[in-house]
Amino acid sequence: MTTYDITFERMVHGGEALGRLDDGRVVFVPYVLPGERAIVRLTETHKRWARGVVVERLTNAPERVEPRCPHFGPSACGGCHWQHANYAAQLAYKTDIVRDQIARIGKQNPEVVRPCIGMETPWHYRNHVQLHISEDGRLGYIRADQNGVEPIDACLIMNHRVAELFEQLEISFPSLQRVALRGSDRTGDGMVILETLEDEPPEIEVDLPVSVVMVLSDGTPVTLVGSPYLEEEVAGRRWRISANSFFQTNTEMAEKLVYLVREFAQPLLGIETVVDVYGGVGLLGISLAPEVQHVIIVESNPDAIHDAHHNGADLGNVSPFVEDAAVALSNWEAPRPHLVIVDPPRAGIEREALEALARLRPPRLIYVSCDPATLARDIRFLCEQGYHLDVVQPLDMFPHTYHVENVARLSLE
Ligand SMILES: C[S@@+](CC[C@H](N)C(=O)[O-])C[C@H]1O[C@@H](n2cnc3c(N)ncnc32)[C@H](O)[C@@H]1O
Repeated sequence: MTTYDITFERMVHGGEALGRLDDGRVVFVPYVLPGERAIVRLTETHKRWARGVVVERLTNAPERVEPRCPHFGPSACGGCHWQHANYAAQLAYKTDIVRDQIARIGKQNPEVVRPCIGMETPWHYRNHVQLHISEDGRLGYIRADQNGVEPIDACLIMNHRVAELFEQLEISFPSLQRVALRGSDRTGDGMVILETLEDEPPEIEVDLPVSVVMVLSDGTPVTLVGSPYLEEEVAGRRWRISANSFFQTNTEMAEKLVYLVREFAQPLLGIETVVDVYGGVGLLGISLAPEVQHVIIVESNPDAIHDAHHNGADLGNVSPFVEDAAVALSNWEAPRPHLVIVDPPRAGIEREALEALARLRPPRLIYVSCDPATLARDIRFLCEQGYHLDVVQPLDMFPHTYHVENVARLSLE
Protein backbone atom coordinates (compact mmCIF):
# COMPACT_ATOMS: atom_id res chain seq x y z
CA MET A 1 0.00 0.00 0.00
CA THR A 2 1.49 3.36 -1.04
CA THR A 3 1.17 6.03 1.64
CA TYR A 4 2.16 9.70 1.78
CA ASP A 5 3.41 11.88 4.61
CA ILE A 6 1.32 15.06 4.41
CA THR A 7 1.20 18.29 6.44
CA PHE A 8 -2.16 20.04 6.14
CA GLU A 9 -2.45 23.74 5.28
CA ARG A 10 -6.10 24.74 5.63
CA MET A 11 -9.73 23.61 5.64
CA VAL A 12 -11.70 23.73 2.40
CA HIS A 13 -15.36 23.97 1.46
CA GLY A 14 -16.66 20.42 1.90
CA GLY A 15 -15.02 20.04 5.32
CA GLU A 16 -11.74 18.32 4.41
CA ALA A 17 -8.23 19.55 5.14
CA LEU A 18 -5.99 20.42 2.18
CA GLY A 19 -2.42 19.19 1.87
CA ARG A 20 -0.01 18.69 -1.03
CA LEU A 21 1.63 15.65 -2.59
CA ASP A 22 5.30 15.88 -3.66
CA ASP A 23 4.21 16.17 -7.32
CA GLY A 24 2.28 19.38 -6.51
CA ARG A 25 -1.22 17.90 -6.58
CA VAL A 26 -3.51 18.94 -3.76
CA VAL A 27 -4.96 16.22 -1.58
CA PHE A 28 -8.18 16.47 0.45
CA VAL A 29 -8.44 14.46 3.67
CA PRO A 30 -11.24 14.42 6.26
CA TYR A 31 -10.88 14.27 10.09
CA VAL A 32 -7.49 16.07 10.18
CA LEU A 33 -6.85 19.72 10.99
CA PRO A 34 -4.65 22.46 9.51
CA GLY A 35 -1.13 22.21 10.91
CA GLU A 36 -1.38 18.45 11.54
CA ARG A 37 0.87 15.87 9.88
CA ALA A 38 -0.47 12.44 8.93
CA ILE A 39 0.28 9.35 6.90
CA VAL A 40 -2.36 9.21 4.20
CA ARG A 41 -3.61 6.56 1.78
CA LEU A 42 -5.16 7.86 -1.44
CA THR A 43 -8.72 6.73 -2.23
CA GLU A 44 -9.29 8.80 -5.38
CA THR A 45 -6.73 10.26 -7.80
CA HIS A 46 -7.11 12.81 -10.58
CA LYS A 47 -4.73 14.80 -12.77
CA ARG A 48 -4.64 17.81 -10.45
CA TRP A 49 -5.98 16.57 -7.15
CA ALA A 50 -6.53 13.52 -4.97
CA ARG A 51 -8.58 12.45 -2.00
CA GLY A 52 -7.32 10.31 0.87
CA VAL A 53 -7.84 8.94 4.34
CA VAL A 54 -5.64 9.04 7.42
CA VAL A 55 -3.70 5.85 8.16
CA GLU A 56 -1.88 7.37 11.12
CA ARG A 57 -1.89 10.88 12.55
CA LEU A 58 1.66 11.97 13.45
CA THR A 59 0.96 15.30 15.19
CA ASN A 60 -2.01 17.01 16.82
CA ALA A 61 -2.98 20.64 16.21
CA PRO A 62 -3.59 22.71 19.37
CA GLU A 63 -7.18 23.17 18.13
CA ARG A 64 -7.85 19.41 18.35
CA VAL A 65 -10.37 18.30 21.01
CA GLU A 66 -11.94 15.00 21.98
CA PRO A 67 -15.25 14.66 20.04
CA ARG A 68 -18.18 14.75 22.47
CA CYS A 69 -20.41 12.36 20.57
CA PRO A 70 -19.64 8.60 20.55
CA HIS A 71 -21.19 8.36 17.06
CA PHE A 72 -18.73 10.85 15.53
CA GLY A 73 -16.04 9.57 13.15
CA PRO A 74 -15.05 8.38 9.67
CA SER A 75 -16.79 5.04 9.93
CA ALA A 76 -19.80 6.23 11.92
CA CYS A 77 -22.40 9.03 11.75
CA GLY A 78 -22.02 11.49 8.87
CA GLY A 79 -24.05 14.27 10.50
CA CYS A 80 -21.12 16.20 12.05
CA HIS A 81 -17.74 16.80 10.36
CA TRP A 82 -15.71 18.88 12.82
CA GLN A 83 -16.33 17.71 16.39
CA HIS A 84 -12.56 17.07 16.60
CA ALA A 85 -11.86 20.86 16.44
CA ASN A 86 -12.60 23.38 19.17
CA TYR A 87 -15.44 25.80 18.45
CA ALA A 88 -13.27 28.92 17.99
CA ALA A 89 -11.26 27.02 15.38
CA GLN A 90 -14.43 25.91 13.58
CA LEU A 91 -15.53 29.55 13.28
CA ALA A 92 -12.09 30.59 12.01
CA TYR A 93 -12.13 27.79 9.39
CA LYS A 94 -15.56 28.94 8.21
CA THR A 95 -14.42 32.55 7.87
CA ASP A 96 -11.36 31.44 5.86
CA ILE A 97 -13.47 29.19 3.61
CA VAL A 98 -15.95 31.96 2.80
CA ARG A 99 -13.08 34.41 2.10
CA ASP A 100 -11.46 31.85 -0.19
CA GLN A 101 -14.71 31.24 -2.15
CA ILE A 102 -15.46 34.98 -2.46
CA ALA A 103 -11.93 35.62 -3.78
CA ARG A 104 -11.43 32.57 -6.03
CA ILE A 105 -14.94 31.99 -7.42
CA GLY A 106 -16.54 35.40 -6.81
CA LYS A 107 -13.47 37.40 -7.95
CA GLN A 108 -14.19 39.90 -5.16
CA ASN A 109 -12.10 41.39 -2.39
CA PRO A 110 -12.17 38.83 0.48
CA GLU A 111 -11.81 41.63 3.03
CA VAL A 112 -15.55 42.33 2.72
CA VAL A 113 -16.11 39.01 4.56
CA ARG A 114 -16.55 39.57 8.30
CA PRO A 115 -15.55 36.96 10.92
CA CYS A 116 -18.15 34.21 11.30
CA ILE A 117 -20.71 34.82 14.08
CA GLY A 118 -21.02 31.77 16.33
CA MET A 119 -23.47 30.41 18.89
CA GLU A 120 -23.02 30.97 22.60
CA THR A 121 -23.55 27.26 23.27
CA PRO A 122 -23.08 25.34 20.04
CA TRP A 123 -25.00 22.18 21.01
CA HIS A 124 -28.67 21.12 20.95
CA TYR A 125 -29.57 23.51 18.15
CA ARG A 126 -31.39 21.52 15.44
CA ASN A 127 -35.16 21.96 15.41
CA HIS A 128 -35.49 19.49 12.53
CA VAL A 129 -33.71 16.18 11.83
CA GLN A 130 -34.09 13.51 9.14
CA LEU A 131 -33.65 9.97 10.42
CA HIS A 132 -33.28 6.82 8.34
CA ILE A 133 -33.90 3.18 9.19
CA SER A 134 -30.83 0.99 9.77
CA GLU A 135 -30.55 -2.63 8.65
CA ASP A 136 -31.65 -3.80 12.09
CA GLY A 137 -34.69 -1.47 12.07
CA ARG A 138 -33.30 1.27 14.33
CA LEU A 139 -33.31 5.00 13.64
CA GLY A 140 -30.08 6.70 12.63
CA TYR A 141 -28.22 9.02 10.28
CA ILE A 142 -26.52 8.28 6.95
CA ARG A 143 -22.97 7.14 7.68
CA ALA A 144 -19.97 9.36 6.91
CA ASP A 145 -18.75 6.83 4.30
CA GLN A 146 -22.28 6.87 2.76
CA ASN A 147 -22.38 3.14 3.42
CA GLY A 148 -25.79 2.67 5.02
CA VAL A 149 -27.27 4.04 8.23
CA GLU A 150 -25.51 4.48 11.58
CA PRO A 151 -28.07 3.75 14.33
CA ILE A 152 -27.87 6.35 17.09
CA ASP A 153 -28.83 6.32 20.77
CA ALA A 154 -28.76 10.10 21.17
CA CYS A 155 -27.69 13.16 19.21
CA LEU A 156 -26.04 16.21 20.76
CA ILE A 157 -27.13 18.62 18.05
CA MET A 158 -30.87 17.87 18.27
CA ASN A 159 -32.64 20.59 20.25
CA HIS A 160 -34.23 19.49 23.54
CA ARG A 161 -37.75 19.05 22.17
CA VAL A 162 -36.52 16.99 19.22
CA ALA A 163 -34.28 14.90 21.52
CA GLU A 164 -37.30 14.26 23.75
CA LEU A 165 -39.36 13.12 20.76
CA PHE A 166 -36.49 10.89 19.64
CA GLU A 167 -36.26 9.24 23.07
CA GLN A 168 -40.02 8.64 23.29
CA LEU A 169 -40.55 7.45 19.74
CA GLU A 170 -41.45 3.83 19.14
CA ILE A 171 -42.48 3.06 15.59
CA SER A 172 -42.54 -0.05 13.49
CA PHE A 173 -43.97 0.43 10.03
CA PRO A 174 -42.67 -2.10 7.52
CA SER A 175 -42.86 0.40 4.65
CA LEU A 176 -41.27 3.28 6.55
CA GLN A 177 -38.52 5.01 4.55
CA ARG A 178 -37.58 7.99 6.68
CA VAL A 179 -38.72 9.83 9.80
CA ALA A 180 -38.34 13.55 10.31
CA LEU A 181 -38.68 15.10 13.75
CA ARG A 182 -39.44 18.79 14.15
CA GLY A 183 -39.75 20.55 17.49
CA SER A 184 -39.52 23.93 19.13
CA ASP A 185 -37.84 24.50 22.51
CA ARG A 186 -39.63 27.86 22.60
CA THR A 187 -43.25 26.84 22.00
CA GLY A 188 -42.98 23.15 22.98
CA ASP A 189 -44.63 22.07 19.71
CA GLY A 190 -43.49 18.77 18.22
CA MET A 191 -44.12 16.92 14.98
CA VAL A 192 -43.26 13.46 13.68
CA ILE A 193 -43.22 13.20 9.88
CA LEU A 194 -43.29 9.68 8.49
CA GLU A 195 -42.27 8.99 4.90
CA THR A 196 -43.51 5.70 3.53
CA LEU A 197 -43.97 3.77 0.30
CA GLU A 198 -47.68 3.51 1.07
CA ASP A 199 -50.47 5.06 -0.98
CA GLU A 200 -52.94 5.00 1.92
CA PRO A 201 -52.44 6.36 5.45
CA PRO A 202 -52.65 3.70 8.22
CA GLU A 203 -54.66 3.95 11.46
CA ILE A 204 -52.30 4.80 14.29
CA GLU A 205 -52.46 5.49 18.00
CA VAL A 206 -50.05 7.94 19.60
CA ASP A 207 -49.64 8.54 23.35
CA LEU A 208 -47.44 11.62 23.01
CA PRO A 209 -48.44 15.30 22.80
CA VAL A 210 -47.25 15.61 19.20
CA SER A 211 -48.63 15.94 15.70
CA VAL A 212 -48.02 13.09 13.29
CA VAL A 213 -48.01 13.66 9.54
CA MET A 214 -47.49 10.92 6.98
CA VAL A 215 -46.04 11.73 3.57
CA LEU A 216 -47.47 9.25 1.06
CA SER A 217 -45.50 7.81 -1.86
CA ASP A 218 -46.63 10.68 -4.15
CA GLY A 219 -45.45 13.31 -1.64
CA THR A 220 -48.90 14.19 -0.29
CA PRO A 221 -48.82 15.01 3.44
CA VAL A 222 -51.72 13.53 5.47
CA THR A 223 -52.22 14.59 9.09
CA LEU A 224 -52.78 11.46 11.21
CA VAL A 225 -52.71 13.05 14.66
CA GLY A 226 -52.93 16.65 15.85
CA SER A 227 -52.20 19.60 13.60
CA PRO A 228 -50.75 19.86 10.05
CA TYR A 229 -48.32 22.52 11.25
CA LEU A 230 -46.20 23.45 14.24
CA GLU A 231 -45.34 26.86 15.63
CA GLU A 232 -41.93 28.39 16.28
CA GLU A 233 -41.08 31.71 17.91
CA VAL A 234 -38.45 33.91 16.31
CA ALA A 235 -37.73 37.65 16.70
CA GLY A 236 -40.87 38.33 18.73
CA ARG A 237 -43.29 36.66 16.31
CA ARG A 238 -44.92 33.24 16.09
CA TRP A 239 -44.35 31.39 12.82
CA ARG A 240 -46.65 28.70 11.56
CA ILE A 241 -44.74 25.97 9.69
CA SER A 242 -46.44 23.12 7.80
CA ALA A 243 -44.90 19.65 7.73
CA ASN A 244 -43.23 20.17 4.36
CA SER A 245 -42.46 23.89 4.63
CA PHE A 246 -38.84 24.92 4.99
CA PHE A 247 -37.77 26.65 8.21
CA GLN A 248 -34.24 27.59 9.33
CA THR A 249 -33.06 24.56 11.34
CA ASN A 250 -31.34 26.54 14.09
CA THR A 251 -33.85 28.76 15.90
CA GLU A 252 -31.32 30.84 17.87
CA MET A 253 -29.34 31.61 14.72
CA ALA A 254 -32.52 32.15 12.68
CA GLU A 255 -33.19 35.02 15.04
CA LYS A 256 -29.67 36.40 14.46
CA LEU A 257 -30.29 36.01 10.72
CA VAL A 258 -33.51 38.05 10.91
CA TYR A 259 -31.74 40.84 12.83
CA LEU A 260 -28.82 40.81 10.40
CA VAL A 261 -31.11 41.08 7.37
CA ARG A 262 -32.86 43.97 9.13
CA GLU A 263 -29.46 45.64 9.74
CA PHE A 264 -28.34 45.12 6.12
CA ALA A 265 -31.67 46.47 4.83
CA GLN A 266 -31.10 49.88 6.51
CA PRO A 267 -31.93 52.61 5.73
CA LEU A 268 -35.53 51.41 5.31
CA LEU A 269 -36.91 54.95 5.33
CA GLY A 270 -38.48 55.59 1.93
CA ILE A 271 -38.44 51.92 0.88
CA GLU A 272 -41.83 51.08 -0.60
CA THR A 273 -41.57 47.53 -1.87
CA VAL A 274 -39.45 44.66 -0.58
CA VAL A 275 -39.52 41.39 -2.51
CA ASP A 276 -38.54 38.22 -0.63
CA VAL A 277 -37.71 35.58 -3.26
CA TYR A 278 -37.42 31.94 -2.12
CA GLY A 279 -39.34 33.28 0.87
CA GLY A 280 -40.52 30.05 2.55
CA VAL A 281 -43.06 30.80 5.31
CA GLY A 282 -42.07 34.48 5.08
CA LEU A 283 -39.50 34.69 7.90
CA LEU A 284 -37.23 37.33 6.35
CA GLY A 285 -39.72 39.44 4.39
CA ILE A 286 -42.44 39.52 7.05
CA SER A 287 -39.87 40.55 9.68
CA LEU A 288 -39.30 43.75 7.63
CA ALA A 289 -43.00 44.38 6.93
CA PRO A 290 -43.66 46.67 9.96
CA GLU A 291 -41.03 49.11 8.61
CA VAL A 292 -41.91 49.27 4.88
CA GLN A 293 -45.01 49.85 2.74
CA HIS A 294 -45.34 46.49 1.01
CA VAL A 295 -43.70 43.05 1.16
CA ILE A 296 -44.11 40.55 -1.69
CA ILE A 297 -43.14 36.93 -1.00
CA VAL A 298 -42.32 34.60 -3.90
CA GLU A 299 -42.08 30.90 -3.07
CA SER A 300 -42.73 27.73 -5.10
CA ASN A 301 -44.12 25.55 -2.28
CA PRO A 302 -47.90 26.14 -1.91
CA ASP A 303 -47.93 24.93 1.72
CA ALA A 304 -45.21 27.43 2.68
CA ILE A 305 -47.15 30.22 0.94
CA HIS A 306 -50.25 29.15 2.86
CA ASP A 307 -48.19 29.52 6.06
CA ALA A 308 -46.85 32.90 4.89
CA HIS A 309 -50.42 34.18 4.39
CA HIS A 310 -51.17 33.21 7.99
CA ASN A 311 -47.84 34.55 9.33
CA GLY A 312 -48.27 37.99 7.76
CA ALA A 313 -52.04 38.35 8.11
CA ASP A 314 -51.97 40.77 11.06
CA LEU A 315 -49.72 43.23 9.22
CA GLY A 316 -51.97 43.91 6.22
CA ASN A 317 -49.10 44.72 3.81
CA VAL A 318 -47.75 41.24 2.99
CA SER A 319 -48.58 39.60 -0.37
CA PRO A 320 -47.42 35.97 -0.71
CA PHE A 321 -47.42 34.32 -4.17
CA VAL A 322 -46.88 30.71 -5.18
CA GLU A 323 -44.51 31.16 -8.08
CA ASP A 324 -41.24 29.87 -9.44
CA ALA A 325 -38.49 32.46 -8.84
CA ALA A 326 -37.39 32.59 -12.49
CA VAL A 327 -40.99 32.96 -13.73
CA ALA A 328 -41.82 35.68 -11.18
CA LEU A 329 -38.66 37.69 -11.82
CA SER A 330 -38.85 37.33 -15.63
CA ASN A 331 -42.47 38.52 -15.77
CA TRP A 332 -42.25 41.26 -13.14
CA GLU A 333 -44.89 43.91 -13.87
CA ALA A 334 -45.26 45.68 -10.54
CA PRO A 335 -43.05 48.74 -9.94
CA ARG A 336 -39.36 48.02 -9.56
CA PRO A 337 -38.70 46.88 -5.95
CA HIS A 338 -36.29 48.94 -3.86
CA LEU A 339 -34.92 45.93 -2.08
CA VAL A 340 -34.89 42.26 -3.06
CA ILE A 341 -33.99 39.50 -0.61
CA VAL A 342 -33.01 36.16 -2.14
CA ASP A 343 -32.50 33.00 -0.07
CA PRO A 344 -32.24 30.10 -2.55
CA PRO A 345 -31.55 26.42 -1.80
CA ARG A 346 -27.96 25.15 -1.82
CA ALA A 347 -27.74 25.14 -5.64
CA GLY A 348 -27.99 28.93 -5.66
CA ILE A 349 -30.09 31.09 -7.99
CA GLU A 350 -30.97 29.38 -11.28
CA ARG A 351 -29.38 31.14 -14.28
CA GLU A 352 -32.72 32.30 -15.69
CA ALA A 353 -33.75 33.82 -12.35
CA LEU A 354 -30.33 35.45 -11.91
CA GLU A 355 -30.48 37.05 -15.35
CA ALA A 356 -34.04 38.27 -14.69
CA LEU A 357 -32.93 39.69 -11.32
CA ALA A 358 -30.07 41.58 -12.98
CA ARG A 359 -32.53 42.99 -15.58
CA LEU A 360 -34.93 44.05 -12.81
CA ARG A 361 -32.03 46.00 -11.21
CA PRO A 362 -33.30 46.58 -7.66
CA PRO A 363 -30.98 49.21 -6.13
CA ARG A 364 -30.27 46.93 -3.16
CA LEU A 365 -29.98 43.17 -2.83
CA ILE A 366 -29.60 40.97 0.24
CA TYR A 367 -28.47 37.48 -0.67
CA VAL A 368 -28.87 34.83 2.09
CA SER A 369 -27.13 31.58 1.25
CA CYS A 370 -26.28 28.23 2.81
CA ASP A 371 -23.56 27.47 0.23
CA PRO A 372 -20.56 29.80 -0.12
CA ALA A 373 -19.56 28.34 -3.51
CA THR A 374 -22.87 29.04 -5.27
CA LEU A 375 -23.13 32.37 -3.42
CA ALA A 376 -19.71 33.36 -4.80
CA ARG A 377 -20.68 32.19 -8.31
CA ASP A 378 -23.87 34.29 -8.28
CA ILE A 379 -22.10 37.30 -6.74
CA ARG A 380 -19.57 37.21 -9.55
CA PHE A 381 -22.38 37.34 -12.12
CA LEU A 382 -24.22 40.16 -10.31
CA CYS A 383 -21.01 42.20 -9.96
CA GLU A 384 -20.36 41.75 -13.70
CA GLN A 385 -23.84 43.27 -14.21
CA GLY A 386 -22.98 46.40 -12.24
CA TYR A 387 -23.59 45.44 -8.59
CA HIS A 388 -21.08 46.16 -5.85
CA LEU A 389 -20.50 43.67 -3.04
CA ASP A 390 -20.61 45.70 0.19
CA VAL A 391 -20.30 43.03 2.85
CA VAL A 392 -20.60 39.30 3.54
CA GLN A 393 -21.44 38.08 7.06
CA PRO A 394 -20.98 34.35 7.76
CA LEU A 395 -23.24 32.93 10.48
CA ASP A 396 -22.77 29.55 12.13
CA MET A 397 -26.18 28.02 11.60
CA PHE A 398 -24.69 24.48 11.68
CA PRO A 399 -22.00 24.05 14.40
CA HIS A 400 -19.73 20.96 14.12
CA THR A 401 -20.43 20.68 10.41
CA TYR A 402 -18.59 22.45 7.59
CA HIS A 403 -21.82 24.15 6.48
CA VAL A 404 -22.03 27.91 6.85
CA GLU A 405 -24.82 30.42 6.28
CA ASN A 406 -23.95 33.78 4.74
CA VAL A 407 -25.70 37.10 4.34
CA ALA A 408 -24.33 39.32 1.57
CA ARG A 409 -25.39 42.87 0.72
CA LEU A 410 -25.01 44.15 -2.83
CA SER A 411 -25.90 47.56 -4.19
CA LEU A 412 -25.94 49.19 -7.61
CA GLU A 413 -22.83 51.28 -8.15
C1 LIG B 1 -33.32 28.15 1.97
S1 LIG B 1 -35.08 28.20 1.92
C2 LIG B 1 -35.37 29.85 2.48
C3 LIG B 1 -36.73 30.14 3.05
C4 LIG B 1 -36.89 31.45 3.81
N1 LIG B 1 -36.20 32.55 3.19
C5 LIG B 1 -36.50 31.34 5.27
O1 LIG B 1 -35.55 31.98 5.70
O2 LIG B 1 -37.17 30.60 6.01
C6 LIG B 1 -35.39 28.21 0.20
C7 LIG B 1 -36.83 28.27 -0.20
O3 LIG B 1 -36.91 28.36 -1.63
C8 LIG B 1 -38.00 27.60 -2.10
N2 LIG B 1 -37.72 27.33 -3.52
C9 LIG B 1 -36.91 26.37 -4.04
N3 LIG B 1 -36.83 26.50 -5.39
C10 LIG B 1 -37.62 27.56 -5.72
C11 LIG B 1 -37.93 28.19 -6.95
N4 LIG B 1 -37.43 27.75 -8.10
N5 LIG B 1 -38.74 29.26 -6.94
C12 LIG B 1 -39.26 29.74 -5.76
N6 LIG B 1 -38.99 29.17 -4.56
C13 LIG B 1 -38.18 28.11 -4.53
C14 LIG B 1 -38.04 26.40 -1.20
O4 LIG B 1 -39.32 25.81 -1.17
C15 LIG B 1 -37.66 27.02 0.17
O5 LIG B 1 -38.80 27.42 0.88
